[in-house]
Amino acid sequence: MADGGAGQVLRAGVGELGEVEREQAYVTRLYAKLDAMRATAGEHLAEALRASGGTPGARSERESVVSRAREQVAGLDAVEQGLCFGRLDFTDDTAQGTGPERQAEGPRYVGRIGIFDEDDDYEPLLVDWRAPAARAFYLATAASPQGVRRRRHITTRGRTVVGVSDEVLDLDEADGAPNRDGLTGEATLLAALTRSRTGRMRDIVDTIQAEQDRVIRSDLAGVLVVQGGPGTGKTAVALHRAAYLLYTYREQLSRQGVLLVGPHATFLAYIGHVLPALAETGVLPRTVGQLYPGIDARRAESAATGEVKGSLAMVDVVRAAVADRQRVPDGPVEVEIADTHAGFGFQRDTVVLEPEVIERARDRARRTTRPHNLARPVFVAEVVDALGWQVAQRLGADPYADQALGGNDAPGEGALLLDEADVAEIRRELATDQALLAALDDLWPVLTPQRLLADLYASDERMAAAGLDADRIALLRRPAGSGWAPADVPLLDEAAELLGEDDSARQARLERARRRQIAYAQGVLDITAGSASQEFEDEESEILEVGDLLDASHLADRQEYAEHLTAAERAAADREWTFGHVIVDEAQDLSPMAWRLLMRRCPTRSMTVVGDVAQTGDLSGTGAWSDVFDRYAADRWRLTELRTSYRTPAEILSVAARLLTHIDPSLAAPLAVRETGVPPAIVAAAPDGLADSVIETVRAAVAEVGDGRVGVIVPAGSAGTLGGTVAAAVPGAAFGDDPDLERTVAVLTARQAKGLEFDTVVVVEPGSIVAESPRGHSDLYVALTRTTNTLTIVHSGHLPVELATA
Ligand SMILES: Nc1ncnc2c1ncn2[C@@H]1O[C@H](COP(=O)(O)OP(=O)(O)OP(=O)(O)O)[C@@H](O)[C@H]1O
Repeated sequence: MADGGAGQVLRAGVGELGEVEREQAYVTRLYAKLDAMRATAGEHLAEALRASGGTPGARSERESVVSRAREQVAGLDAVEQGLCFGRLDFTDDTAQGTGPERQAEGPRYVGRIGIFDEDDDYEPLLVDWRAPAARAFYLATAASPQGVRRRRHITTRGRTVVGVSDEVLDLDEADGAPNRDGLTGEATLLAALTRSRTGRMRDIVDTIQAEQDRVIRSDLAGVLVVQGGPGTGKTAVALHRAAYLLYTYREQLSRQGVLLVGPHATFLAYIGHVLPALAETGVLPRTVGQLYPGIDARRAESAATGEVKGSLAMVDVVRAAVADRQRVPDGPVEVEIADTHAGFGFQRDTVVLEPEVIERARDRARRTTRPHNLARPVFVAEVVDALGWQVAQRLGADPYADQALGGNDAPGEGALLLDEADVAEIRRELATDQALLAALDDLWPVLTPQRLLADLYASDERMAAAGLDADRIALLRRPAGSGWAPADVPLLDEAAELLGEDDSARQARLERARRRQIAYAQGVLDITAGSASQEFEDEESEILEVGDLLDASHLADRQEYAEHLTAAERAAADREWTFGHVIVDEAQDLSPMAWRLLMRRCPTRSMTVVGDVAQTGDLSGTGAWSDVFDRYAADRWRLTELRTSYRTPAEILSVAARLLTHIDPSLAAPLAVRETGVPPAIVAAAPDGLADSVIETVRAAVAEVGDGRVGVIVPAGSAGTLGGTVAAAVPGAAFGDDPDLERTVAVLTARQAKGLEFDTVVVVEPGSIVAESPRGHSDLYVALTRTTNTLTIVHSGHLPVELATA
């Protein structure tokens, strides 16, 4: 392990036992407090669960008490590992008070949560890492010590202190050179960076670096864009920022929720443990393909198709596709209406939908500017109104209207024998006539976004009517029912905005759900009644049963309240939910249409966006952040950069930097925090020997990696075959759409590997990775930078020139 310059590394060896023991005593005290807090929280939860429902107000109160208690119990469980990881000792200058009673501030311990001593005036025993009082732990340097004399990292295993590592920031006391590269807690940091990977990302709460801390604690308002090369900690920072914001703006954000958008499901699984370990649950993780409730869009499609779907031109296409479903027939349409109008004597009759009538009704409905489905009743009412007259005139025309019948009657008067009420009745009947409604459905159907889009893709004619040219039609064409690709989701969302939800359908759904709940509750009552009668068969039951106390509808109410949902959970089911904050990772790959969707979900524009424009793989992704944010956040976005790569060793980054020059010469390569002395290895396989070389290389990597992880990154075109080959030779190797990263070996494409990391990486046929896509150099750049340690390149085909001299 590297020594941290001015920092001394103390381990539980003979000489240092005293320090470790002293810290152990303190840490033991903290865990005792944690246990007590857990017990209290557990009692609160049990008490809240026991409380009965009462009035709706009381139930709602109980619901939130239960949910708070549950969260508290989960939060306290989550901080078990690494509860306390740091300590700050201050110089005498920071002593408190004046005069003789002036007291030097005692050590301040930093950890995952705040713990107070209620027996001692709520003195802080442990400061939450997110509290302002903990900030010096991350920011203090020898040049700017902020009153800190010594920073100590405390390493624990379970509840046992296994080591302490000190940095002395007071230069008068320090006996060595200042810490190199301005790293904070360098020894602990390097230990974390060189630890074997597990297939799951870990939190970095004990080793956050100063440049990262500034990002994490940046203001909530506006869009913060963090540009950074591979391994600079963007994902780590984004997750810790989520935890920081939820802590600092708890009230606001727990109500509105925080959305976290990641590139793919494997990535979300990879980072899935970080926030829970930071005791935060209020974040909704989603891929773009999961942003439309009820759909998990994963269908693979060509890059070119994704590019078409991702472009903003689709806004007009979707709008035109909706307008195209509001049809005016070319000529009159006859509709045979049913025989429900017996009262008026027209058992079977035909009405005629005249194009002019339909056009007028359509224009009226459009002028309401309501979404399509909500404007439909206006359209129907207009048509029915016109048809009402049509029918009334035919039914009630006075056959003698042209003759004077004597008395007051004059020719031409009273042409209609039916009065207003009769006409209204005719309209009412027409409005429920199934044949007529079916005909109107054809002209102005109630549409779901799914149906609109599926119908559009399935018909060249519709696509042409929506303004698409032949090339784009060829890329989008597919039969209905083929499933959804991630790029469809922003289009479905766009369509949903234009179509609107027919509220009557929603109400009917809610009513159905409510009936189901009551039926379920009735089932529960029946079962309890059944089991009660068996249990107490012989007793003349004087015992009150659930059913005596509650009827099904009340039980359903309680059920509803008991199923309390967090903001994140409610948001997951609600397409129109707007979040308090949105975090986007690997943001460079989002299309303009995806950004449009996200902006709708975040009207306040409180966002954290992390990514690297050099890693953009999707054709509709972004090459410059201003292209996205000038449009949506004008003067409310700010750009910051992370420059240090914590993941990838210098030897590998220097090779990757050659690709970066090709991708965008204006981008600076990140600076590696460490060297391994091992440059990338290149294995040239015989033209027909690629698979054998890959197997051999992977086996060697497995033998070397110990309990770490090996990533094999292959061209997308041969992912299936190479994945199968490797899995056959190395049993348990993961491959396919959703590989399990906890396996020792995972075979992935460069796109799948985005955001991930492995102890050892084998990149296969880099020339093909480059050739597969117009953004192939970026894909290869991603592939090369996934390793925390060693890299081997295996090829039988052409080697890209940037690697030829590696
Ligand atoms: N301050 C830190 N302390 C310990 N580990 C760190 C720190 N910063 C980053 N790391 C580690 O470095 C690795 C890379 O971090 P991360 O995945 O967040 O980088 P990234 O910028 O998102 O990379 P990429 O662009 O390649 O997706 C992770 O293992 C992360 O835990």
